[in-house]
Amino acid sequence: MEAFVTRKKRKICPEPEPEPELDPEPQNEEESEESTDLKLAMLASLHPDLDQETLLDILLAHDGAVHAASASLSAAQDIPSPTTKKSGPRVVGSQTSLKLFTNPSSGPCSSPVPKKSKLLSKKGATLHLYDPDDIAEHTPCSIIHNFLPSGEANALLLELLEESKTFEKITFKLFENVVTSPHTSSFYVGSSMEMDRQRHEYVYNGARLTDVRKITPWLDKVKPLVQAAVNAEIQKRILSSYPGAKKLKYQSPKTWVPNAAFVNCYNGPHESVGWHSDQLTYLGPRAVIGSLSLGVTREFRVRRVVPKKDDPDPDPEAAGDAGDAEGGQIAIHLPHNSLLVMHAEMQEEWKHSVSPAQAIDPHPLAGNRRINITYRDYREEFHPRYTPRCKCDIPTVLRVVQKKKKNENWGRYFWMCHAGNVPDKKGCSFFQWAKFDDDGVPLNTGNRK
Ligand SMILES: O=C(O)CCC(=O)C(=O)O
Ligand SMILES: [Fe+2]
Repeated sequence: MEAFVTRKKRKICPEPEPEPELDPEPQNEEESEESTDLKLAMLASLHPDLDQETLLDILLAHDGAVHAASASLSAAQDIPSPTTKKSGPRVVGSQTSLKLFTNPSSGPCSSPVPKKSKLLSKKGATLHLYDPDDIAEHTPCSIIHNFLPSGEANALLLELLEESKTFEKITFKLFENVVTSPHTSSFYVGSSMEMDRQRHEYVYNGARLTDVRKITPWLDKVKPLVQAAVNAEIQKRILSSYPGAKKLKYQSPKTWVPNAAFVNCYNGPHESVGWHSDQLTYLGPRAVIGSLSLGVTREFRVRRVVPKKDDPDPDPEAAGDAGDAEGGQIAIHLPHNSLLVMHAEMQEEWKHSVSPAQAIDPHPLAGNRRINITYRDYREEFHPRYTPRCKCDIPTVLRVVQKKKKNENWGRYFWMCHAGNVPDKKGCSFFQWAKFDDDGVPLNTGNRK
C-alpha cells in the first residue's frame, strides 16, 4: 500500500509550459479532493462523539466542506439528526443480489434484468454490495469469491499472518503534520536483484522503501492463478463494459503480469486505510490491480470522484461505462478468499478506502486480522531510469488531474516532484505534463537511457 496519502497541493511552476490550472477554482484544504483523511480527522476532533462512518457520510453530503458539515452537526445537536447512525453495529451479512430490489419481476421465471439497473446509492449514503454481478455493474471492480482452493487460501493466510508480525506502520507527511498509517504493511518482489532495485532505484512518497521482502513461497504459488484470473476478468470487462468493446485509451494491451505485491494487515476493526487512489508512477495509466483478501471480512469502499452524468466527458474514449456511484459511496464486502480486480477505470476516476468497522466477525485462523495482497504489474517502461527526474534528482511521481469542474486539464497526466512528502524535507517545483501513446507507453520522459 503506497498511496493513501497525498499532500496539500503546492503551487506548481511548470517548466517550460505556463502554469497549469490544476484547479481553477479557489483552493483550500476543504476543497481538495485528496484531503479526506485530514477533513475527517478535523471533523472527528470537533465531534468526537460520532463514529467515522457517520462523519464521512455527513462530510460527503456537504461536498467535503468541513465547516458546513460541522455546522449541520452542531445545529442538529439537540435534535436527533436524520444523518446520524440510527441502527446498531453494522453486521457483515449476506445479500443475494440488488436485482431482487431493483426489478420487482425478477425471480426464477422472470426476464433478465436490464443491463443498467437503477443504482440505490445517493450522495451521503452507502450502498452495500455483495453479489459479483452487482459489483461488476455498479463499480469499477469485479470479484471472484472462493478464489483459491480452501487449503491454499488457509496456507497463504497462515504464512502471511506470520510475516505480518514484523510489518510496520508507514510514517508520512500529511500537510505539515507527520502521521502514521492506520494499518501495517510490507512489499514483496520476485528476486534478490529486484529487492535491490526497489531499495535503490524506486521512490515512494519521496523516499526509498526500507522494508522490501522476497516473495514468500505461497505468494509465489498463488501468483500465476491471480495472473490468469485477472487477465480473464480484464477481457470480460472490455467486452461487457467499455465503449466499442475495446480497451480504454492508455490501457496497456499486454498481458497483465504481477511482479510486485503490497501486503497489508488490518489488526482489529479500527485499523483502516483512508480514501486514496493508488499511485500510477510505476504501473502507468489505466492500471489494473489484483487484490486478494484473507481472514476477517471487511468493507472496501469506493466512490467516484469524477462525475459521470452531469458533466460531459471531455474525452469520451477515456473512460469505461461501468460504475456509477451518483455521489454516494459503495461498500464492497470482501470475505476471506475473495479476489477483487480493480479495473482500468478505477484509479483515475474513483477513490477507495477500507473504513474502520464497528464490529467484525473473528476468523477461525486470523482472529481479528485481515490480510490483503495487492498484486501489481510494474511495467518496464515506467522504471525510474526512464521517467523524469526533478531538481532534487529523484524520479518524479505520476499523477492525474482529477478535479473536473470547468477544468480543461481534467484527465491529463503529469510528473511532479514528491520529495516534499518526506517529514522535514522540502521538494522542488518540477512539473511536466506526461504524454503517452494509445497503449500508455510514455512519450516525453526526457531522460530515457
Ligand atoms: O486492503 C485493501 O483491500 C486495499 C488496500 C489498498 O487500497 C492498497 O494497498 O492500496
Ligand atoms: Fe489502494
